[in-house]
Amino acid sequence: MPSKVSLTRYLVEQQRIDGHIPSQLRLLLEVVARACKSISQAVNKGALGSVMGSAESENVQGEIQKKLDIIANEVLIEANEWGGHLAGMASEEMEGIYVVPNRYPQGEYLLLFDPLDGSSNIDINVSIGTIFSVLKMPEGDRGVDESDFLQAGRQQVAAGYCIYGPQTTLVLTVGDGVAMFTLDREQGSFVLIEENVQIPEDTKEFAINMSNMRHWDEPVKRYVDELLAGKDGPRGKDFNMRWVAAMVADVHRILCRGGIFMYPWDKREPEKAGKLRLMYEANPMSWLIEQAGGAATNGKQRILDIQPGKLHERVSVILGSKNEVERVTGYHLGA
Ligand SMILES: O=P(O)(O)OC[C@H]1O[C@](O)(COP(=O)(O)O)[C@@H](O)[C@@H]1O
Ligand SMILES: [Mg+2]
Ligand SMILES: [Mg+2]
Repeated sequence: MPSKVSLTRYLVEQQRIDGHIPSQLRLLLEVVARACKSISQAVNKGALGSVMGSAESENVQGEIQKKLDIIANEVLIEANEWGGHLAGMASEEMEGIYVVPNRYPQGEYLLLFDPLDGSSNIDINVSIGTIFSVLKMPEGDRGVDESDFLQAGRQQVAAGYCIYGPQTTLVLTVGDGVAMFTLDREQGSFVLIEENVQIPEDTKEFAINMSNMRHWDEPVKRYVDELLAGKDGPRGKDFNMRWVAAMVADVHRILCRGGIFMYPWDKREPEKAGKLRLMYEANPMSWLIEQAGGAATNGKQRILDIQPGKLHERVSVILGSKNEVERVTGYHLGA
């Protein structure tokens, strides 16, 4: 490809070469990218744009919403309801699904998103992002309802995220590898910076919130204890730790240089499967990671094979460099 390839050009090329990106899906992804550009602008303004701090409201998960959570949600809904050719949307910030009113162009896709991931980083000027997943309406279905969204992650037709960090970078898969695009603010478009992203199978870097150690289950404790023992322990090498507290940033680092990320089930709220949400956090990230040669499980099974029972379902997440993910999963399965 020529040196400066925009997202639009990349998608058109993919459509021509592989024929597997239908025009409606291409347009939908461009609308999501445009919405991310607006969110990026709001993020960049920070205190100058009155976007910092908490709103006086809670979302469906019982979490206090930040102003930017709400702004990002509205930007994504508004952009996609008239331009996205969608049947419906679902978001971390909305209890029920959003059915696209029929005065707007209708389509066969469903869009799910975490509008602002890493909310606790907003006010301290650290990386945050938007995570999204695209599904297709089940065949022959008339009228969208919540059950249409309850599809396993392996049925996604596109997935990605946009990270708002030192650069704004959109990372995307349509099932044919992972591509990264950085926002060129002068040109106003996302420009391809890497194609066929691959994660090394081995790593010396792990990401987990260590303050929860006393609440972990035995297999996770065993695995992390072995990492901490370094070159004198059973692994025979030293490991380094990173935790940005925004899944989007921790996963981005792993896609850039490998590593393992874990937010496992723990004993604080044993009835909850985990902290992270399956449909708009774990599924899109797991597909990206698999597409880059990594692996993603909940400790016992592949995340993309989990049949969701509800929209805001939570899940235990272990993802990243293949050999490490297989090792922790093996510990859960009694290896
Ligand atoms: O506060 P903790 O326990 O470190 O949790 C951090 C995790 O929570 C999250 O911020 C949850 O995402 P939201 O900000 O969208 O609620 C993840 O991105 C991150 O991995
Ligand atoms: Mg999140
Ligand atoms: Mg969020």
